[in-house]
Amino acid sequence: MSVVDAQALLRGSRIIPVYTPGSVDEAVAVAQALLRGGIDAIEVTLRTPVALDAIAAVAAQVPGMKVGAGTVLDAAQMRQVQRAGASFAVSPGSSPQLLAAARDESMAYLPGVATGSEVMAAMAAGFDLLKLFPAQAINALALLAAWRGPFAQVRFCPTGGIDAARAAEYLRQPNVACLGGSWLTPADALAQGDWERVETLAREAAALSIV
Ligand SMILES: O=C(O)C(=O)C[C@H](O)[C@H](O)COP(=O)(O)O
Repeated sequence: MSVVDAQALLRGSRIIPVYTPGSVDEAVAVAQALLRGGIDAIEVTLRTPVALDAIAAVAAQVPGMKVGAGTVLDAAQMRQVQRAGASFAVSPGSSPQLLAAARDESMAYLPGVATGSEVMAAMAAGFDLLKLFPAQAINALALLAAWRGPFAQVRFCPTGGIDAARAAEYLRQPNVACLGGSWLTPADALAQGDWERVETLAREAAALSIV
């Protein structure tokens, strides 16, 4: 069992939509729309009862989409998402148990960090692609600049309060590998089944990341 290289898995996937699934069918339609728009990774949060089934359905039915699990809060959930077919897992924070579970399950994992000590705990466990959360609330652009020196080998995936208008500046930071955000799957578009809107938002986001 070993640490899986999340940077390699997500290379080229610079924007990762954070999506909370309303149903399995909705999740498949959202993943297909994102892929049509040029976005090939998605973080499906474990915030609704259908989430594990949604992850399994996207993994099985949407080839080309890298499906990750978000809001992974404990080791039991790490095992569940691995069995559901997620190819990566993301947490809003981290714990020694989660870091060990990701290693035990050979799951590509982005632990959440907001402080230097948390970065160091993740690095010591062998992880080098870290979710920087909640980005806007912790002044993540300033943190990213300050951490470039001491944590030169670490790459970050800032998430939290980022939208289309803010994404480009984050993507320009040399230690930002990717970023996450829920703006590509707005609640009203999901309620209306407006997959074209999701596709358009994805296309606009994909264009931002080609810089
Ligand atoms: O559920 C998790 O694992 C989280 O860490 C939280 C999500 O990443 C944010 O809720 C997305 O942030 P927004 O783009 O501001 O909506």
